Amino acid sequence: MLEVDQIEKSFPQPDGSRTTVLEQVSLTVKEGEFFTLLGPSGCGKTTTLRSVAGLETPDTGRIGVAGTDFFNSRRNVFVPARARRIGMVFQSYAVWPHMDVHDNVAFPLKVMRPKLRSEEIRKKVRRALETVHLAEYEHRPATRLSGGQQQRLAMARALVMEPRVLLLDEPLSNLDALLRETMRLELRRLQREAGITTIYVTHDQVEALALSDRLAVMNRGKIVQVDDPRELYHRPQSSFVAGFIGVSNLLTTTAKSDTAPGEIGAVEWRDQTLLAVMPRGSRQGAQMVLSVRPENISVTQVNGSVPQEGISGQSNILLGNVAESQFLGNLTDVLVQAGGEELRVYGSPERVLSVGDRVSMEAPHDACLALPAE
Ligand SMILES: Nc1ncnc2c1ncn2[C@@H]1O[C@H](COP(=O)(O)OP(=O)(O)OP(=O)(O)O)[C@@H](O)[C@H]1O
Repeated sequence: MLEVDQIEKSFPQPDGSRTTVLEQVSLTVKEGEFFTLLGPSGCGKTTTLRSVAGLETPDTGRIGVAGTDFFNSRRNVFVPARARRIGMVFQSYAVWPHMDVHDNVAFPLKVMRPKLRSEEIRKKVRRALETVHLAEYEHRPATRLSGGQQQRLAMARALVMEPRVLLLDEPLSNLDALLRETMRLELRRLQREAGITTIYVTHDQVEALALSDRLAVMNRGKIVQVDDPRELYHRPQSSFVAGFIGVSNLLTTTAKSDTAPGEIGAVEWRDQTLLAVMPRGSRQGAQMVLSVRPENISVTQVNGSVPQEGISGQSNILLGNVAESQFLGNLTDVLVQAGGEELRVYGSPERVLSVGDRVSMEAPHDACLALPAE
């Protein structure tokens, strides 16, 4: 539906040079899909979104919706923002304070050419306000709405134009934590009901996982992985993604043999041989980062006989000492000192572990991912 094909963008610097902020950014968003751009501050998410909106002109590449080019550097096409029929909601959703709710939503329709009949405007505003559950506030001054309601008003203002694509840039980040969570569910419901193709920008990985059909992780102006939330979480393709999405223990290791991608292979970590799922192009001697999630490690206090470290059956076993242990209600968050590094492990809430306890950690081989070192 929406295609971004190899866009590049650089900005001039005060010293006269240029910095590249987007490098070969390509993505395809399907009809009705909720697609998220996720990445650390400054990685190029907003520049990508603004390029789709027509507020920024890439240096090269192509952007199109449903087969129509909005931007094409080779054919010299640039469709201005107002002609793209794209709805936008930004972090500072800035409702117009001197207008009531109805007029805020009606405004984009009133400036449309050819002019709409006032009856038609009223009908469209009513429908948009019903979609965001604000119909009963139609005549209230916009400034007398709560933060969450103002957010929904901004959504109504974007939806009233019946846009082909909706762009949302950190629309929840001005809300407090509790409201943010409620609005997150609300936003997804709204998007699903309206069936509208959406691109969402955030640096909050929880928000991204919760909302998205698929997401693109960006780093330093490049898209590093595009997948659905489960795949991204369980099968990160780089240590950057493993570290950015959720919590991962990342250990620097060396491949002990050539292994086909997706197969279990051996790596060496501090004199221990461990087994892990290997990535593409893992050659003997290559540096690899072994990534393992805290919830995939089970931790047991060592009493009496000490288990052997290394490979055991279907698991890797390491020994260590508890450096910190915090009871969090549904789990115990444990830091274990092992081989000069600290590993994070989520233990059962019933198991009481104290600082200094000798423990063994066990992780199944298929939950240990070897990733290319960056
Ligand atoms: N008009 C501009 N002139 C110069 N540099 C710019 C301009 N706009 C953005 N940049 C730079 O481009 C890079 C990418 O910015 P962008 O706003 O796209 O990042 P982002 O991922 O959305 O970050 P954030 O989450 O902080 O909003 C940053 O280094 C930023 O400083």
